[in-house]
Amino acid sequence: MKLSVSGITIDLGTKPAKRVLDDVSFEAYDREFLSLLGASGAGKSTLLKIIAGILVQDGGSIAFDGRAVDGVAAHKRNVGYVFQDMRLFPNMTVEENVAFPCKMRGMRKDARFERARELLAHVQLDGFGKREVSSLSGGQQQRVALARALAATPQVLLLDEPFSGLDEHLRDEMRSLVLKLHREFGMTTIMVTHDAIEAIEMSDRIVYLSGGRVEQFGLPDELFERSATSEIAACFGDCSTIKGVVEDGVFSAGPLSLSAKGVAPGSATAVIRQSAAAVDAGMPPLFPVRCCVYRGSTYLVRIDLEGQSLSVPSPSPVADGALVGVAFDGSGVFVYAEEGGDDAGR
Ligand SMILES: Nc1ncnc2c1ncn2[C@@H]1O[C@H](COP(=O)(O)OP(=O)(O)OP(=O)(O)O)[C@@H](O)[C@H]1O
Repeated sequence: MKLSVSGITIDLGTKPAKRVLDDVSFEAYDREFLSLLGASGAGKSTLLKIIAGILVQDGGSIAFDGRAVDGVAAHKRNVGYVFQDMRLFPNMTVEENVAFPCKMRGMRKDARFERARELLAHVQLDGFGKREVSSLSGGQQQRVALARALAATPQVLLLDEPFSGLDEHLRDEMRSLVLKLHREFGMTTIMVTHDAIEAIEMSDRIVYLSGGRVEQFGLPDELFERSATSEIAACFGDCSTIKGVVEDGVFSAGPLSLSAKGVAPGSATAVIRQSAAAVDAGMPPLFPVRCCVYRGSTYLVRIDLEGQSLSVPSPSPVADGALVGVAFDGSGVFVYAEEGGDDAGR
């Protein structure tokens, strides 16, 4: 199912109302796995609810396979939805929860329980059907929520931060399970996440939302290697964000100078990934060390850049207050003009 989101705009709240989504457009192709990535408050969940029909937009349109569904009620859109807080029915057994969407569609009792058992097997919960939901662990409840979302054979699956309550080990398991089900069931899947690594690991493409607008829409490697804004470059973690000035294609902040070819002169922001910098005895010792911490396989040196902090890995410990040299690898250094942010250079 091709999903088209065209010019979606919505204001929420009163006194004053706030523009939560502003002219959001993108398309997910049939069977694509697409992530909506962005910081808290960017508008991701709001957009997911509009796609599901739980919330009605003020402007723009949602279309499935080219047909607008704006007037179609949520339960008639053939969309599966996994909520962040799962929203399982506590008064029903596991299989009653999973069978519920089929009941809503008028499926016979024996057929819908048969379907529920099949789905529970798919999410590795064979034999759990008669249990109370409250007797299950968080990870098991998340799988019940997933099975329930799949019950009515949706063509579009919407996942709102589906792994947020799980520990890292369970999260990995659930990611694999979701990708397996996405492929097996042949759905178009849209997942909300604020975890950039999760998004690049799982998605065919990523929509990055900021302040209710699409800042970048592309392949995972495009967002990682050619981030359109400093916010996107920084969202992958393990980086330093440094304010400075660009003049004649060079970014400076105290002793730090970086190539900023193509970036407009004036105030600018540099994002330097830790993987692109290293303490190097062969470089001029320009940078004062604020502190050095042990990180297992490496040390992490925090450099004081006139009040700003630059974090750089080091193969060996360095004394606080010492001056060190640093080598930079341009592939992980991004410079953006202060306004707009689309003047990225390296
Ligand atoms: N019913 C509402 N009334 C007023 N403001 C709202 C309403 N729902 C959401 N908002 C505001 O809209 C903005 C976007 O909210 P939304 O939940 O879509 O963000 P999000 O990107 O999913 O964030 P998170 O990752 O924290 O869930 C937030 O500033 C939120 O406070």
